[in-house]
Amino acid sequence: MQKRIEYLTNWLQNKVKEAGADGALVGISGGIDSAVVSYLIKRAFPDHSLGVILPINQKVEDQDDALAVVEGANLDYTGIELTIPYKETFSAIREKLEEKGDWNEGKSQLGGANLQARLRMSTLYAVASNYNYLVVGTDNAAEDYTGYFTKYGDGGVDLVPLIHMRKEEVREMAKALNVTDSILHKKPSAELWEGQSDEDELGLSYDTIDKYLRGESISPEDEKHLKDLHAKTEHKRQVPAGPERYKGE
Ligand SMILES: Nc1ncnc2c1ncn2[C@@H]1O[C@H](COP(=O)(O)OP(=O)(O)OC[C@H]2O[C@@H]([n+]3cccc(C(=O)O)c3)[C@H](O)[C@@H]2O)[C@@H](O)[C@H]1O
Ligand SMILES: Nc1ncnc2c1ncn2[C@@H]1O[C@H](COP(=O)(O)OP(=O)(O)OP(=O)(O)O)[C@@H](O)[C@H]1O
Ligand SMILES: [Mg+2]
Repeated sequence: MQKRIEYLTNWLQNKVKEAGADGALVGISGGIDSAVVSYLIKRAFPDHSLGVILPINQKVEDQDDALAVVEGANLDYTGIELTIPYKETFSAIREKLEEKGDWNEGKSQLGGANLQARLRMSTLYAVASNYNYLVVGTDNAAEDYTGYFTKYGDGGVDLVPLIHMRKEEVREMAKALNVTDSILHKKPSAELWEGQSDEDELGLSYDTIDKYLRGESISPEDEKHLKDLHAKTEHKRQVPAGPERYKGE
């Protein structure tokens, strides 16, 4: 695992250098994926890395875990003081849309949840441009395969170091990096609404997804479900579709 950590550290350094950027930042949720990325960017850019903590509906324990990450990684951080205006911004957008009848709680619930991820993305880019840093994403192989991320939200980033790592490998790397126990044993959640759980929403456990990604067989129902999720989210892994160039007059 130490060699893989070195490999990703060097890769991050090369990509940032190629881009002519000065360093890297990541949004920190208190979950395991962003914890691993936090430690990696600190290793890659000891004096030019930043964690951005942007709670919206976050539980206090998760905020504490986000703070434990910056402390453990000895990473500079910002953002946490934005909590209140952030919530207000989200509510203001929702209220205005409601007034116009463009927000129906039933229909817009997921869209509204995704708005949180997109507000975070906009904020991360605002901070990144201030420091000339790249925005590092946290998507792993299981999330990428299933499309379990918000298009242009947490999916809207510059670099994705964990993209080939199954969830089990992210956990292994987190242990090797000495990520705190409470994060290692936490149930994965996007925290877009209360009680949200990745595995409940996906209808599959990460163990099952990882097994499939290892090339092992899973139940036919689970395999079909996974392939359906993958096909339905193909658009998220591509650049936006355009038509063939028009060749007529
Ligand atoms: N075929 C197609 N070609 C081009 N575009 C297509 C399309 N189908 C939908 N779309 C567009 O994509 C949109 C749907 O995609 P999107 O907006 O992403 O929304 P959607 O995939 O519906 O929801 C995002 C999922 O990711 C989860 N998530 C989000 C954020 C963080 C995490 C986490 O793990 O922390 C998880 C979230 O809980 C939810 O299950 C549609 O509204 C439409 O605009
Ligand atoms: N409160 C937050 N502040 C800053 N960034 C956040 C916050 N919540 C989510 N994010 C960003 O969105 C990413 C996607 O969330 P996701 O839940 O997939 O990862 P995680 O929380 O690090 O790990 P897990 O999937 O195990 O919960 C996070 O890794 C983080 O970069
Ligand atoms: Mg999470």
